[in-house]
Amino acid sequence: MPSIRAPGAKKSTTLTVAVKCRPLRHKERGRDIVQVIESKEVLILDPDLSKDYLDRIRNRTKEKKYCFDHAFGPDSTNLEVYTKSISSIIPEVVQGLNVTVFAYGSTGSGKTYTMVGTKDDPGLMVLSLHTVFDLIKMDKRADEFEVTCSYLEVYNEIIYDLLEKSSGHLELREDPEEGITVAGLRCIKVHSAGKILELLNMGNSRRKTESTEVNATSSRSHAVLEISVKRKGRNKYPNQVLHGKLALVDLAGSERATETNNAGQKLRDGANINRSLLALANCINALGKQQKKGLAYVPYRNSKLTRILKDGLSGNSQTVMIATISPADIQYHHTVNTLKYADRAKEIKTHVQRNVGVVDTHVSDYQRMIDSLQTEVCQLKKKLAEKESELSSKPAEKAADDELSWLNIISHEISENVQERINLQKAMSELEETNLNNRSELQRLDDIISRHQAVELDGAIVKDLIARRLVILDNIRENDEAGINYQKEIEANEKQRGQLQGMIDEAVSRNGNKTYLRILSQYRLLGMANSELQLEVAMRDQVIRHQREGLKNLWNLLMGQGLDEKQISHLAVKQGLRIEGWTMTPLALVEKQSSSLTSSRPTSVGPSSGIEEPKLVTSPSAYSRDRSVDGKSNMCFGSPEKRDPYQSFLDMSSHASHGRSCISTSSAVSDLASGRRLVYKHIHSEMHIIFEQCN
Ligand SMILES: Nc1ncnc2c1ncn2[C@@H]1O[C@H](COP(=O)(O)OP(=O)(O)OP(=O)(O)O)[C@@H](O)[C@H]1O
Repeated sequence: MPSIRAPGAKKSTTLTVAVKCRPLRHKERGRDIVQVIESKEVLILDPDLSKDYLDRIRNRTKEKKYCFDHAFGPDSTNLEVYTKSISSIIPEVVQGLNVTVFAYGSTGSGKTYTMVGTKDDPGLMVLSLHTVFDLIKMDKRADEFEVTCSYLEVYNEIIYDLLEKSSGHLELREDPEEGITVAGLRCIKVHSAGKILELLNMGNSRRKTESTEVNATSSRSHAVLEISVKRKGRNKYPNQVLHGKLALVDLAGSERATETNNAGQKLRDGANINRSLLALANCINALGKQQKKGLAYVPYRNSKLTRILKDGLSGNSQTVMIATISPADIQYHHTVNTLKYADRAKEIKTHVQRNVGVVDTHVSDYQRMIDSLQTEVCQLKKKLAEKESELSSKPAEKAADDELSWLNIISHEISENVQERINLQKAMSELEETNLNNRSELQRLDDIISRHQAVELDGAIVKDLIARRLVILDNIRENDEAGINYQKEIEANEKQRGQLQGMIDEAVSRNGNKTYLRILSQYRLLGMANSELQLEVAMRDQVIRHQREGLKNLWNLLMGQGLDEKQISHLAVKQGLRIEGWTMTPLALVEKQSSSLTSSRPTSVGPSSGIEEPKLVTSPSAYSRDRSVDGKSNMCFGSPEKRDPYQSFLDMSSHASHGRSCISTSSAVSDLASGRRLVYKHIHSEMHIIFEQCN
């Protein structure tokens, strides 16, 4: 039986922002300029002591004051930070919700100390893991739990698995159902907090750290520890799985090259760290602005870090930002900078929704298939690398080795180039979509303005609408500018692709030997893996986006027509559909209600009938209804009083069972699976050629 899923309740919530000031260190001979007032306010004094009383009352000092959800002074322990700002949301993870905690601050401000901690003062990672396992212990009798753990780092814009001894480069994948995932990342099953802490320590020992002028063990990478908790009822709802995730993020510190005296590789690390943090700061800015300006574009795609943190910043996650600061006067600019972003982050809204899965969904089967294929591709790549290093250890092949390593570099650059192009093109299309929505809102506003101008006497509504119009025009202009920049990046990317291709062509024309054939095959394999990725992303995005749109429209139609849950269930059963996420089974409902339904066919619907407004407001139709100033519904399916809701549903579902289905996922999955098989076949034949050539 095809199935549809009822929309789960979404709760909007703002980011919780806490500030933690570390103690002044002995070697910092400066002055303490940070004061925490009543556990909420942070006062930063002017570092210039020569400013006198007069300067202060004339507002000529650089003194600044901010207010946050929580503020902790130098005497506060990690346990205090945990208890007051995080402990209340950690239990949500065991109930199928996502939680993200990240530490943000300049280098040496105490991020790692806060997240990881010490033996005497365990950090937030350690404390939250203990809570998760304590909660699982309490509910173990009634429910089954599966806990897995992954730990990654983003170093120089490359993702590494910290739970792998010698991890290769990992790629990000965008899954319309799961959000951003990392292909090939190890997820280890764990049964206790102790085991995770063991993995955490192992991962931390592999993390890239360096001694800088500012911090002796400065983290050079951004680290993300993710704990996934799947919960299945033993007796009640055995088909339902709640899937909560806890992401704990320790960012690398921002720094200025002039302050750290770094050069060479260290300088490059710093530039990449700053690039990611700048991208994060830009996203925080845009998201803060979005609360006031509506459809502003958020440039998540500008770094791997922001793509990984996307859900935590605006999606389905309850998020806590811990801004860490140093009390030293010489850190004044860094401190104010951190607090400025933390202040903006207070505006950010996320939309939390319980992740409820069904054990036998087709999509999850499909997801597993992709995951195992991705792992297989990673393993094959690893085998190839091993084989090549075996070959390169033979002295007779020294000349070939040089060529080999040259081509390895080229292969890697090609892979990066293709990834970047996919990313840029997706960014462009997201920008275009945002602007398309902006333009259609503009058009609607223009219509409403002209209608109101004709009838309104004092013009107050028109004034508001015109102000909104200006904001949208502003958004469009900013997005267009961003689009021009992306276009330039695409051109640069294409130029680089041409250069790489030219280098390969030249090498091939000079060498017709066996080594080159082998290496070229390897390059082709990489190319195939990339096209597979492209195809996968494009197909999954497109099919699932259509499905989602269709479903949203369907829900809007049904609920907007005034049907209640029972009536929808009844009709769904008649059409041979199963609705996931509702507690009453449709069959039981039909039996219970078959007689009453015929007589309870609604004669009047809409607000007066006491039927709740639908919660989904994301489709354009619902959006326009939500915002229409004249109070009339703008739904594209017609007004409730004009159409028979039963007939509408029957029309819709019969449309769904013909043509392009917007209800059943099975046809999309089979589309996807056949595309997938095709690619898989190609990869197999490609591998065959490679091994033949190798032997
Ligand atoms: N609350 C605290 N109590 C005592 N010492 C602290 C505290 N916070 C930080 N420190 C000390 O300050 C130093 C820098 O802290 P830490 O390494 O956590 O900074 P960071 O922000 O992670 O730096 P980077 O970004 O360079 O990795 C360390 O020696 C740490 O032990």
